[in-house]
Amino acid sequence: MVLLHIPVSISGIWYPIKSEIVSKTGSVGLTLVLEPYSVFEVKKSDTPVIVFNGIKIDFPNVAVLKRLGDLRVEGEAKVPLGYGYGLSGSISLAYALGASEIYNVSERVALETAHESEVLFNNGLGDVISQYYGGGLVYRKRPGAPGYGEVERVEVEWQEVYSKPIERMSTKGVIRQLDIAKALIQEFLEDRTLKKFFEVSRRFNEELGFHSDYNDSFRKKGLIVKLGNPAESGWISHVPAMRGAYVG
Ligand SMILES: Nc1ncnc2c1ncn2[C@@H]1O[C@H](COP(=O)(O)OP(=O)(O)OP(=O)(O)O)[C@@H](O)[C@H]1O
Ligand SMILES: CC(C)(CO)[C@@H](O)C(=O)[O-]
Repeated sequence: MVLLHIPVSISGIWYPIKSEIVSKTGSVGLTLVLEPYSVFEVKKSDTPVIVFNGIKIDFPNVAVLKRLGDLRVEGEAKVPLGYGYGLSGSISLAYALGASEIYNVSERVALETAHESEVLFNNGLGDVISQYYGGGLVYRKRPGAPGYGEVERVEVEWQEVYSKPIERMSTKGVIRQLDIAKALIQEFLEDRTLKKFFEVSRRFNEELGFHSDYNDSFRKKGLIVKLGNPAESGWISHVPAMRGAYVG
């Protein structure tokens, strides 16, 4: 059995970039890579099985991941699947890193396969690479799988970050190429603070049609992310995940 820890990934801004090569397809953007880590147990199996928070799920990415060998992946997360925490990326990464340990698949091939499974099923473009490297707030400057894409950690003075899941939604609907994304990323790069990240992410997500009523916050797909302590209870507290996905 292999044990893995994988951080959550919440993008604030993304700009999808397509290539004929799936490993080079992805997005550039700004992403929060945060604790709590999800914990996965991976073991050999006769057929691929994914169990998430105690429930066996139908996970489409398995059609691609099974190339790496048949595995049973059991994950426990403190946040729900399908809201925008990048958990499909986490499951795919757990499968891939597990296959690398258990079946000796090269890590590079495993990581590419995890990313490809996300791209081909419209479940993510930048989560696998963000979760693999970790780093709190990251600027994804070149799209693609680890090995193709490029990630830069942005050092910011950290303040409290909270999130609240609102509703489950498909990722496909938020995979849109808006030119304003590139201008907003540039605006952030000229003023690299957490406050500015929240401001540009709010403007980007409003362009996509997602609004948040809270101060210093934005809505990413089915969840709200907020800077600073919320007035009421029921929010999840996050700290930066400085370590990327790891075995153990
Ligand atoms: N009970 C379930 N709840 C949510 N998703 C489920 C469930 N069972 C299977 N799935 C599948 O899991 C995948 C979830 O991927 P999705 O990209 O929506 O989630 P996420 O990674 O948490 O969010 P995001 O990619 O926006 O950050 C989808 O392919 C969905 O069909
Ligand atoms: C598409 C996406 C916003 C889904 O979480 C993410 O994968 C990203 O930033 O490319």
